[in-house]
Amino acid sequence: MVARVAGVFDEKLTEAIANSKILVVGAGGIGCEILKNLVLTGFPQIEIIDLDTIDVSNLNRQFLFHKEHVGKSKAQVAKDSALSFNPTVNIIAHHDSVISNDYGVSYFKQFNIVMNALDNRVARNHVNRMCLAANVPLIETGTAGYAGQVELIKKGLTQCYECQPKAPQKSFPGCTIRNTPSEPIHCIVWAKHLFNQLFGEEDPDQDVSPDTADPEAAGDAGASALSSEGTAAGNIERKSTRAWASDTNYDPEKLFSKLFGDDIRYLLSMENLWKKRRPPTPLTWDNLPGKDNAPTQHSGLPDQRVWTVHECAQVFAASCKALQTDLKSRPDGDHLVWDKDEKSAMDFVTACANIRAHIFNIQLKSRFEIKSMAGNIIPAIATANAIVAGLAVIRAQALLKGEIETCTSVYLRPKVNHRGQLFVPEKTLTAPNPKCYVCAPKPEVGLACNIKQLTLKDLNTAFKEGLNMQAPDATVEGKGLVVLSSEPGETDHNNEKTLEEIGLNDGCALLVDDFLQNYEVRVRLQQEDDEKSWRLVTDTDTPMPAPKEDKTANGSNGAKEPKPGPSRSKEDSDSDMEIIDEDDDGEPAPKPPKRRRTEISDEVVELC
Ligand SMILES: Nc1ncnc2c1ncn2[C@@H]1O[C@H](COP(=O)(O)OP(=O)(O)OP(=O)(O)O)[C@@H](O)[C@H]1O
Ligand SMILES: [Zn+2]
Repeated sequence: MVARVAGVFDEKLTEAIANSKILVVGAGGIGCEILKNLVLTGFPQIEIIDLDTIDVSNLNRQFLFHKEHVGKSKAQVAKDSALSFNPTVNIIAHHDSVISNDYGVSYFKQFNIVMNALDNRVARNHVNRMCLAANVPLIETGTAGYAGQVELIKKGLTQCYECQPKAPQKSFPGCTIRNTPSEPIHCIVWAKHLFNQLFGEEDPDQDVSPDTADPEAAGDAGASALSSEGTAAGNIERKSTRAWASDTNYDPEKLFSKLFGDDIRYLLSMENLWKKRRPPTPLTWDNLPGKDNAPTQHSGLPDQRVWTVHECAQVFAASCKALQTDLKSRPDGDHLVWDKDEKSAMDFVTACANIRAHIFNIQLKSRFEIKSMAGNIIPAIATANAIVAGLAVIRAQALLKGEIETCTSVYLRPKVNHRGQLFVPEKTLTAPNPKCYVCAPKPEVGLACNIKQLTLKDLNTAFKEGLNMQAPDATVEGKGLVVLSSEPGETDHNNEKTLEEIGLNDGCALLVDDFLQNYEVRVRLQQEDDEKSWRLVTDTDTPMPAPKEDKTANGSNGAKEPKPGPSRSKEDSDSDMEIIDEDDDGEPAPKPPKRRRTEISDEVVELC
């Protein structure tokens, strides 16, 4: 079945393929396609890594997996299925995270090419650094809906994955979410926060109650409410939503009355908010719109029908109970994690988002639409994955033939451009950014913070979340003094001390390295009295806000800034992919917001 037929490829390529060893990172939508292509093209030695197991939702596009494989290791099943096309290939499967210590620089060095088929920035950043350290070419791939891209990353020759600052996640001011939603997404974000408040990991930044600190509510508006219930922070002092819900035994009717009745009436008391807006309408459990209506006829799938408010309330009640039971079945202190593929979790968010949307006169959405927005999902398109995987393997072949200069980035456009192109290749390789704090010969970055307030623990977070390090160690440049150690216990006693207290000051340079990533960067501290947290400052770009969270699959993740010039890619929303600009306008990316905002989701739209 293998296409290793004499005469298909020239002798040089046939030989290069026969002697090659390839690492595929990720066995999802693109990874499965890449593996299939490699095997059918006669690549003899392949390793594949994936940390995940197969989910039912993967089966519509990850064709190496079938129903009977659900729950099994993606890497292992991908290997077994691919071997059925060509049993002579030597495939090694790792059911593991590529970020594990087991895959160090020497591991990466054994491959001729690494091919990324990931869905999150953290892992992409990590593989980028490993390939730079090992000096192995990396073919980076991604899709978002009908768009996609394939990009070569080669130390010293091309841009690395981190050469350009990443666009921030789409975010909204907290007061829009809590007080004045105007779009369905605002209600969906609120509903996800509510899920966390009631059943998930409680996060004070995800408060769902009215925000009396909203600058717009200032003045006389809501004065009575503020004086009677406000705190110094401006928020209403109440029992935590979780504690209150628990006291009511998660009684759906009581929860409903508070969230969709009392809280809305409270918002109405903040009159300033409604001077130029249509005010919300509180709901009562016994008198819900749609109660007496027969469900509307709908020809599509059940998930595509928009529920009435009454139906939403029924689903709200049922999902509250189911989630409460789930929570109760867990050890004390444990919490649920929101997952779009968990029925009750998704039902809860759909119902709450729609009830709130009705209250604020916002269009209601189907469960299907809300799932896509709440999961920050751009639907994965099997054909886009297949095209990108095909292009990636073509690039791999060119690399093996020594034609590296032809391996320019290629963009798959969602529709043909005015030149009639669906695939838009770059004309030349894009040179590295000499100021890149990852791949520059002497990487350097600024860290703006208030040295009098930032603690050593915060600094560690800045290195991990801002610089994407796994296990940072830091010394003071020139003095060799260890400030932060990745060895447990070595510097932990200083965790709560401020940088000033441990002797660091404005302009001080730290050498920060991550042994695991073989990566070292010089970090200059910049005193900023007003900085509440920290942010990275590079020589070439606007300051990057501290990411709040950069998570998992499809999530928080790593889109790149659009590059100048026509037909360049544009950052996607919640995940992490570079998306082709629809109209070739090469517009500059929006500046990252300065104020603290609410992330759309913990799952940034990543190129998958
Ligand atoms: N650190 C990592 N190490 C190894 N594999 C990873 C790592 N991070 C992500 N992956 C894998 O990368 C793959 C990306 O594939 P894809 O984008 O199709 O996502 P998916 O999880 O299969 O689908 P979906 O997110 O739509 O449910 C996933 O199989 C995921 O498990
Ligand atoms: Zn770089």
